Amino acid sequence: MSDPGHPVDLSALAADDPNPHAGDPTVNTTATVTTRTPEAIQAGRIDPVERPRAVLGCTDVSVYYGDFRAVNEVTMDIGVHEITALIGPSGCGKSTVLRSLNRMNDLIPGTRVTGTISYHGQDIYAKDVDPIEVRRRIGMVFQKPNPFPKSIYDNVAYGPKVTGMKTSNMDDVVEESLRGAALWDEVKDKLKQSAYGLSGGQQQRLCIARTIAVKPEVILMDEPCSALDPIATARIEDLMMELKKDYTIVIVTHNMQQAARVADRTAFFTAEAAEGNGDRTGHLVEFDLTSKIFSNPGDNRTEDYISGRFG
Ligand SMILES: Nc1ncnc2c1ncn2[C@@H]1O[C@H](COP(=O)(O)OP(=O)(O)OP(=O)(O)O)[C@@H](O)[C@H]1O
Repeated sequence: MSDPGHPVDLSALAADDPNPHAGDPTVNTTATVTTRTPEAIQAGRIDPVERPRAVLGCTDVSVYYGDFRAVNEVTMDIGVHEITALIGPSGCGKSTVLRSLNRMNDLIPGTRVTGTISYHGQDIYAKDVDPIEVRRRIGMVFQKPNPFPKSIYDNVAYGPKVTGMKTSNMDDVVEESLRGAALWDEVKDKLKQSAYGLSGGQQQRLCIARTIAVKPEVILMDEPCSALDPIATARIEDLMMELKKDYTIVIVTHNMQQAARVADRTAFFTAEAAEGNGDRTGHLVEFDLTSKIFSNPGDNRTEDYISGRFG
């Protein structure tokens, strides 16, 4: 748990410097294309040319709900200004992993994370890290659009207000965020109207505007299109491609075409019965460039899943 008396100053990590630890030999700043194991790195099986610069790194991350280990020893890195897709059959732990990346799991009683998740080399679960600051820098968009029962304007202004963001002109922040979410032209004449009057796709873009209003560096998206029709889905996918110029995105999706269309890298998870009690524990099977995962996966389980033979 955090100690609000001694929060680590995460703001010292400049958002426009994706990797302030680059060159620091004491900090692991490299990310990998395949699942990273010390053996693989030592054996040179990971091509350094293909390594992204990591903004988030997971090392041996397991997540428990009470005594149940939902996800076992995930090691992967999230490349800056990339879209990383987490795919796999239901229950393999995609959302669990996603929520652990910004400590959203803290809000579920009994959840425990072991291993290390680092943001710019800093352990986000360290005792003195403020989870609120973690969630400001690593924002989240949920499956179902969930605007507040407020006006369009107030939905976007809410985050900057409650986080005490210093801003000389809130109107500018609202406009910039709505433009960033490709929604401005559709709502500029009705900013004071209820967000509930928007279509589902517009509401989801409003939620994206609300997320970017507090100027995060990373956006986590948990099946952001599953409640939307194909046209609204296409708009969100176009928006993601725009957003990745300024943000790093991690998306959970059941839609493999979507992963293939938008993601630079894809992580395939599965859940297998653990020895002993038979609990199905999720784990990372393969993490690679999306083109490789979909054309020449390294593991039969990935191939079976993407070809529809399983899952
Ligand atoms: N709040 C919770 N409390 C207890 N167990 C949970 C909780 N949330 C998820 N689980 C369990 O953890 C495992 C992983 O669930 P999770 O939702 O992360 O998987 P997922 O791959 O995202 O699934 P889906 O694709 O169906 O959304 C499952 O066995 C699930 O039942």
